[in-house]
Amino acid sequence: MTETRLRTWTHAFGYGIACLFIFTLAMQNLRYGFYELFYLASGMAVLTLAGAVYTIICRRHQLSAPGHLVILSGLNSGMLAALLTMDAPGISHWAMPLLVLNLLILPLRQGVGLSLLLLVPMSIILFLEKAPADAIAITGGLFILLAVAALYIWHYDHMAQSAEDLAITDPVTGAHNARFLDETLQKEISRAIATGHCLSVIDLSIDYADEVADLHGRDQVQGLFRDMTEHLFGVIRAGDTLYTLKDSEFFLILPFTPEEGVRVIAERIRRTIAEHHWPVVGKATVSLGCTTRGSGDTRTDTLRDRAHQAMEEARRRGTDSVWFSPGETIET
Ligand SMILES: Nc1nc2c(ncn2[C@@H]2O[C@H](COP(=O)(O)OP(=O)(O)OP(=O)(O)O)[C@@H](O)[C@H]2O)c(=O)[nH]1
Repeated sequence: MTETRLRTWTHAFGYGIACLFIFTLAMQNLRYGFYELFYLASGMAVLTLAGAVYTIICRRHQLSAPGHLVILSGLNSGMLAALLTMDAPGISHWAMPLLVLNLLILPLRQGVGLSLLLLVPMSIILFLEKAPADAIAITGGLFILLAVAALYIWHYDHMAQSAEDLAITDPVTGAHNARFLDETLQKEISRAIATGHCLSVIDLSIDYADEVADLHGRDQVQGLFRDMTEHLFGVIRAGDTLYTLKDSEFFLILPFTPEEGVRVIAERIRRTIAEHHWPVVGKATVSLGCTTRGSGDTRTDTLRDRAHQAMEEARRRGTDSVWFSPGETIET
């Protein structure tokens, strides 16, 4: 299940339960003749229902739907207005579902901010109107509920972020993995087509990696991959991205980089790696295949294959070298 779909279900469920709860409150107040509370609860039930409908309408944009803030601000303001104008015992407890709804539906900071905007004036009203012991018990309970819910949401967000990072990161080098490469490259190709900017890529392979592994062992080679990743991150500029492929191969996406640029950076990478002293193995060299997107290149595999073939050509030409393969240009 995608994050967007999960959020849609959670939001719709949250609004649904809140609507049912508030509607029941409204009916009870109608039954006992508390008409002010009945109108308040009915208004809140309508707003929560509107929230559920809005969730379903905007199901494709759940992660950034701005209407939730408007709906929840309405609910919170209604609650505060009721506290200020009505003299109804127990109404402060209505804030509980509202706090949970704020944190469940809004991004953490917005949820906490909106909840505090409700809780702080509410605490002042309670301290002015009620006995100190009662006011402390109610506000204390509400603040504890807010803190626990906020902690839980923070923990969930943190876990979700860690899981996402793990899914796109190579466990050995810490660079992005091949799975994420295709996703990013496709986005960069679409961006280059839309803006007309140059896009270049580099396929980089460590020369004689198998021989190095036989000589020093698999663990030492993995150490070399890690050191080389760190080195590459130090050479490339912000906006470039680095990926670890299988078999001691790396891949670089260089947005806004023309043919002359990719030749410069590839040669710089080759030279700095050859000149560097690597722990355990001492010297290491790499072969680099580069290419720039031509107007006919719209697919990731075209660019990846061409860069890979260019890398093999560099290797055939004696390793420790760079080979550039031009992109295909379609005349319009
Ligand atoms: N994507 C990318 N391109 C680079 C990088 N370094 C150099 N280039 C390309 O090579 C060209 C010449 O780079 P340099 O020789 O460093 O000259 P420069 O004038 O300092 O380049 P700028 O970084 O554009 O200021 C740049 O305009 C880029 O197109 C890099 O780290 N990443």
